Amino acid sequence: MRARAMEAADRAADAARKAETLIESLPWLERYRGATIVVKYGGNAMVSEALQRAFAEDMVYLRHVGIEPVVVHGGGPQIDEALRIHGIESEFRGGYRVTSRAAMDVVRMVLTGQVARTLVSLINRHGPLAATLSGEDAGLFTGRRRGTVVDGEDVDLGQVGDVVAVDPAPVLRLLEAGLIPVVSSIAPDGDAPGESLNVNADAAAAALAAALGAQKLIILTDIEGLYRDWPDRASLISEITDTELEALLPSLESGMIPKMQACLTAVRAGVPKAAIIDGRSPHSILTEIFTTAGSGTEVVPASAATASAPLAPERPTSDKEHA
Ligand SMILES: Nc1ncnc2c1ncn2[C@@H]1O[C@H](COP(=O)(O)OP(=O)(O)O)[C@@H](O)[C@H]1O
Ligand SMILES: CC(=O)N[C@@H](CCC(=O)OP(=O)(O)O)C(=O)O
Repeated sequence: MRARAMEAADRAADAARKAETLIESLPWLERYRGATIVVKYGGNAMVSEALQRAFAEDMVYLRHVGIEPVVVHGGGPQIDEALRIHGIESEFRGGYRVTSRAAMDVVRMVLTGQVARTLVSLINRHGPLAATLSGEDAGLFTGRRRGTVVDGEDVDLGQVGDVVAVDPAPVLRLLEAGLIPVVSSIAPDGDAPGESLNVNADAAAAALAAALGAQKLIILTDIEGLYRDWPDRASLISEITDTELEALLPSLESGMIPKMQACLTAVRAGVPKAAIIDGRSPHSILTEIFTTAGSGTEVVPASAATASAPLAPERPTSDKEHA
């Protein structure tokens, strides 16, 4: 009898916790209803089918609560594997893949023909909701070749580019049709007709978020967020302003360079928040969007760091860095 009473009490406590979580999302639902959120899904966060399915569920969830998600996907590990199979060597310099013409064909094939298609079909298991778009389609992106500087030396990256112009019209047409656009980070070279450029997917997501006037950019990766003391990992930054981030950028390493540069670019272009979150935990996007504590590192404009939000509660500032 006593045991049964305890079971009932446990069930009631569990139901109360679930209701609390749901009601915690109310101010965030109010804030983001009708908003565009650009989600960059990194190749390292796609490592299992279960994670990919959870990601697809999150996109469908956002769509059904009245948010307009736009996916920009990566595929670094998937490109590595395809290049290995084709016997093409590839190396990263300053966080960017040195891309020969032969490698470019493989990059395009993997991103548009493999990764984008997989994501679209996972989302479409829930209904006819997603459609692919490459930066080469309908004038979406215009690219320009870029190099990089490593240890003070100029490095030629080959067919690697920046997005220098975005025509958001093809994305807006998909959104107006109620669809979830899944965008591949390839851009036509604006200076060399017929040439394609490999664009880092974080950078492509930032350029698109800015052009769409997105309310938020979320970047899913394979780490909890930005550590101030890499590689010791004692101090995970939960919130950082654009000015603080700009000062930190020169000390960052490898893949974090384009990622944090992308957050800075987006926030400086008017996107109110850009977050790096751990794509290895299923549904971390929902925790990031719909809870007050969030889940990774959030970049905000310095002017907004102290201002209070109109509808939703701010993240706790006392917990700015948690060990
Ligand atoms: N300060 C830092 N904080 C967190 N991760 C860092 C930092 N500096 C470098 N990294 C590395 O950057 C990686 C994320 O970049 P990357 O591998 O390019 O991700 P993705 O494939 O998601 O684009 C992390 O797994 C980590 O190894
Ligand atoms: C120029 C450059 O480095 N392009 C990236 C594009 C894919 C990408 O960014 O994928 P992740 O987000 O999974 O890293 C690459 O070739 O790997």
